[in-house]
Amino acid sequence: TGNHWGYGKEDGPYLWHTNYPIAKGNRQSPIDILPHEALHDPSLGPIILKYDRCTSSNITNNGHSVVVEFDDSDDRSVIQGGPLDNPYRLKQFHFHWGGKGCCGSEHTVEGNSYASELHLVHWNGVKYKTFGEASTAPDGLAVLGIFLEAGDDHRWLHMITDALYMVKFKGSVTNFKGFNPKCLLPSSLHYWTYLGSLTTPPLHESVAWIVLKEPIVVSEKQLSKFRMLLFTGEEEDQRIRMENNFRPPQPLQGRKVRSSN
Ligand SMILES: COc1ccc(C[C@H]2SC(=S)NC2=O)c(OC)c1
Ligand SMILES: [Zn+2]
Repeated sequence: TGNHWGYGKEDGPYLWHTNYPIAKGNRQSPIDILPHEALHDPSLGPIILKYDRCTSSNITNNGHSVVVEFDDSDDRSVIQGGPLDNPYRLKQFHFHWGGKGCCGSEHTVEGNSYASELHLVHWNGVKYKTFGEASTAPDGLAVLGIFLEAGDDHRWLHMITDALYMVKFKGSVTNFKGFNPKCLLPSSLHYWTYLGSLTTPPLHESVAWIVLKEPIVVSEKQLSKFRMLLFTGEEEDQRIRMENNFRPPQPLQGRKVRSSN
């Protein structure tokens, strides 16, 4: 009904353009990253993450992903530096993942997918008054993308996976205070950066993408806990497992990807 969209056969990424024509725009995300074609730009400074005073509020299943939301009423937790002209406020983070053993990330690297991808979404609180306003502006958002690859247990991810049973159904939300996402960062903050979009409807072309080169390692067991989430609500009789909630790579349309180094 209406602008309903999803990741299934009937409502998936190949159909989004019918309700969201910008899906065929010229700065859509994700993309396939070709490291050897990325331009090393020495003027690109390091990414600076100031998450120490961050205040997570809750964790929720919005029917598309699992989202940890933050209090973004001031500049207490921001990303800055790199390609960004000013600090961008952390609003939420969420994940995209695949089925068992296959694909799952949104960005790919030389055609290769990772098991999952974490998106930390930030907005330009200096230029815009609200997230909504920033989300439609060409310099409104900055999303930090972190790849998750399958391997050993991640020592801190359990803080999230242990809470997932509380938000199994679409529309569920539970308290999730005091979580600092800096524990989910890899050791290196080297990155690729390019101008793109939200990767779900409304697909606004408002995102400065910063994709870290180094993945974090999480276990198959931890990934499997994401797959016990449901796309469907408690009241629905169909129970559809939440997995493969990723958009495939989109045409580069002449864009340049820059590399921090
Ligand atoms: C207009 O508001 C929106 C819409 C969709 C998302 C989530 C999408 S955008 C992305 S990147 N990955 C995702 O799954 C937002 O993220 C804060 C904000
Ligand atoms: Zn995302």
